[in-house]
Amino acid sequence: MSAVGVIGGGSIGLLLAGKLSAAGYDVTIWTRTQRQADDLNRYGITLEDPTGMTLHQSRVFAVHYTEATFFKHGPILLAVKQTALTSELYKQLARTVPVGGSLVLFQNGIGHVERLQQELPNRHIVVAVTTEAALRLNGTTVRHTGKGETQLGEWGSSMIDQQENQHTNRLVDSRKTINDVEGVLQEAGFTAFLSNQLREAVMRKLLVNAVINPLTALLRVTNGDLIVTDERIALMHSLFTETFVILQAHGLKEQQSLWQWVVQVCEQTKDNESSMLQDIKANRMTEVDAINGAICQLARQQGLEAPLNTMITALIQASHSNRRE
Ligand SMILES: NC(=O)C1=CN([C@@H]2O[C@H](COP(=O)(O)OP(=O)(O)OC[C@H]3O[C@@H](n4cnc5c(N)ncnc54)[C@H](OP(=O)(O)O)[C@@H]3O)[C@@H](O)[C@H]2O)C=CC1
Ligand SMILES: CC(C)(CO)C(=O)C(=O)O
Repeated sequence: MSAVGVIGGGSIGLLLAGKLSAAGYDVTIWTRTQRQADDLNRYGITLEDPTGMTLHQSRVFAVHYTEATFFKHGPILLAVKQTALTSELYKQLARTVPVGGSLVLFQNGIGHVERLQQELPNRHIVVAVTTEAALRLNGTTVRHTGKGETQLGEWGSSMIDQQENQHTNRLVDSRKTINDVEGVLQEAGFTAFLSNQLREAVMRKLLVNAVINPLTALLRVTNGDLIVTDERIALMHSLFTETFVILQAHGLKEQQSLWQWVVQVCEQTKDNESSMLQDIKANRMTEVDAINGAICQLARQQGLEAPLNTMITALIQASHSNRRE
């Protein structure tokens, strides 16, 4: 497999496309604007390390997303925000991901996987839970602000024919798809591996994002600056504890070390502006509904209170002046 498609030329999309292209893949990237597609075709992608040093410049083939047609050459990586998952994009995705093709979801938060499975039947929907951190500096330049890891898996039985006698084939098929995606990401230099506990991984990542993203966005600080004062750590810890209890009631098994992990992600991505802070600064809609809003919903299902997540969700929603669609 030598070709990969990437949808979305933002922080994660440019990081994926830039590293894949540098590793020798033919990368097609679909962008929201024609202008970014033109710039990418002209200048390629410049990838910087966390200090701002240029690592490499690589060529990609960029196309406006409405012009995408069936991509049969390899997996398609979906690197748009949850807020971009509109009915228009679903229709476009149905025209881009062929039946039997694979779509890899990099979104934080929850709720989107089920929607995409419904909108795109008979495709391999692979979930990527990633702690890579990236910051887009302009339409063609991205900084890799934190090296993380990416866990891959399938979300329940989304795939192909559900008849009993095809079950084994389906499992083999989906394992092969995930192994292919794993290989592609590894060749590009990412730490990527198959997770046998994907739901647990999604919940752990949700916990990390529910704590780091809204607090960095509200305090306007980088991830690393969240852990520099006792007051900020105390605030993080309160939000962590409330969210942890709700996720435990929802099936999160891990008991130990998750607080340490949240702190570790802050350290490993210390120079990053969380994706929610990037949205708030650009006055874009945030993914708070799919993160802290989703935690409030899980709390209601379990008959639990979520006063901090409720307040945090309201504060983030009130932070931008764009009218909601
Ligand atoms: N940034 C990070 O460090 C991390 C992000 N994530 C997750 O990855 C996902 C992507 O985040 P991130 O890269 O930060 O987000 P960005 O906002 O930086 O990028 C999203 C990109 O999607 C583009 N887009 C929007 N609509 C469409 C469309 N219809 N067709 C094609 N492109 C479209 C946007 O275009 P335009 O710029 O023109 O608006 C933008 O370039 C999110 O779910 C986030 O939670 C996960 C881990 C870390
Ligand atoms: C890992 C982390 C916290 C990196 O900033 C992230 O997922 C995000 O910003 O959305």
